[in-house]
Amino acid sequence: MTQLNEDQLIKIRRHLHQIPELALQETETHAYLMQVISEMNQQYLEVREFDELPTAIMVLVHGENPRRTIGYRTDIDALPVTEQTGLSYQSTHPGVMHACGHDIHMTVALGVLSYFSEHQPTDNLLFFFQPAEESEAGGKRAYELGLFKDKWCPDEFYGLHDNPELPAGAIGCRMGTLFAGTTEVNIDIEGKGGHAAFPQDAKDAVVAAANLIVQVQTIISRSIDPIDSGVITLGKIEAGTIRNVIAGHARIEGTIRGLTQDMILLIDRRLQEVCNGIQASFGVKVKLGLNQGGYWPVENNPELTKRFIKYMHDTPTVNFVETKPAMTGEDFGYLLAKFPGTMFWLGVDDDSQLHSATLTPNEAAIQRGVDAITGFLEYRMSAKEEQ
Ligand SMILES: CC(=O)N[C@@H](CCC[C@H](N)C(=O)O)C(=O)O
Repeated sequence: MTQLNEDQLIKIRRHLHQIPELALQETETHAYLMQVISEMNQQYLEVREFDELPTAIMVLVHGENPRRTIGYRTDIDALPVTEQTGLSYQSTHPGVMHACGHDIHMTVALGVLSYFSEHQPTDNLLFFFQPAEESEAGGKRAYELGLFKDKWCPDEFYGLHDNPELPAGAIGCRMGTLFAGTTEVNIDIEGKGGHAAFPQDAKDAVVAAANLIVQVQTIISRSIDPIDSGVITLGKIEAGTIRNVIAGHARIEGTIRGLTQDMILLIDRRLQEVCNGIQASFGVKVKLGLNQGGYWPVENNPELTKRFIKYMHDTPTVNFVETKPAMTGEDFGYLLAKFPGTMFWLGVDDDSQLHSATLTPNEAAIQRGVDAITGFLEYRMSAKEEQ
């Protein structure tokens, strides 16, 4: 196969869109990615799979005269969302959808890889197809499992996320913090179930949960400097079985976001205090689980990002947009704490938000993304560029 063209890329993206899989279960996606990669020119490629992280793939493109290894990461997992786009190529996996656009991310990575499979780069290029971005911290796992060893270790790392608010194909970026750090929140409230008619003999977990949820809303409004930013979203609650039985247990799941690690720790602490208060005032047990995993704030490296922005800004075919920090999380933040690099947005121009059941990225973004990224990588490896 020669370099993948736009029609082929769109076909690939639609196939990936039809087979979304949750974190660490991306077996069909893995097999399809391997098939597409195996059909590329293998002359410069070395492909690696991992027993310890079976859905991950790394592809090293051997450079002609390498001075460094430049990493490029794409995530490959999907979300537990039931698709409602009505597209002819919508998800064939019930209850699972590429509602965060990782199908676009993978396709762009394949497009860039296919270009360099035909045009040998000067430096080494390392493509990392990473499982488990939405949960389970695949980036951190990969690092801790020692996947980035020897020639598989990038000197610098790049990765993108699609952005429905930007025009299709636009590249968005900023110096400093691009994305928030997050902490996953799990709260179990253990009360005492009973008959609906005799609340005095029970410890109602639903009433305790309702009060907890309301009190949590005061953390951001009353404990955080209004000039700073933080978010707490409690996205899931489960309690009870039937209307006339008082629930003895409630479970709440959510996520905390902050642009700095200090902010996340402050919100973590206040949440623990609210849980302690609910425990005391309702006579229930409240168990709070906080797990940051690898979702550290995404901090762009100053030098590399300055260079990246300069290229995107100065290239007439690229629509560059300087963006604000976003409260989305990304486990690429962990990898950027280990390897210098840059994360950026790729515009996909859609009215639906990320994580919505109707997300329909504009596919024109794919080829424009491939062109912008291959152009940047060529520039980064060129003699013209300041070393
Ligand atoms: C880009 C994006 O949407 N990322 C996810 C990352 C999830 C982090 C973690 N599992 C959490 O829920 O806090 C996001 O929700 O921002």
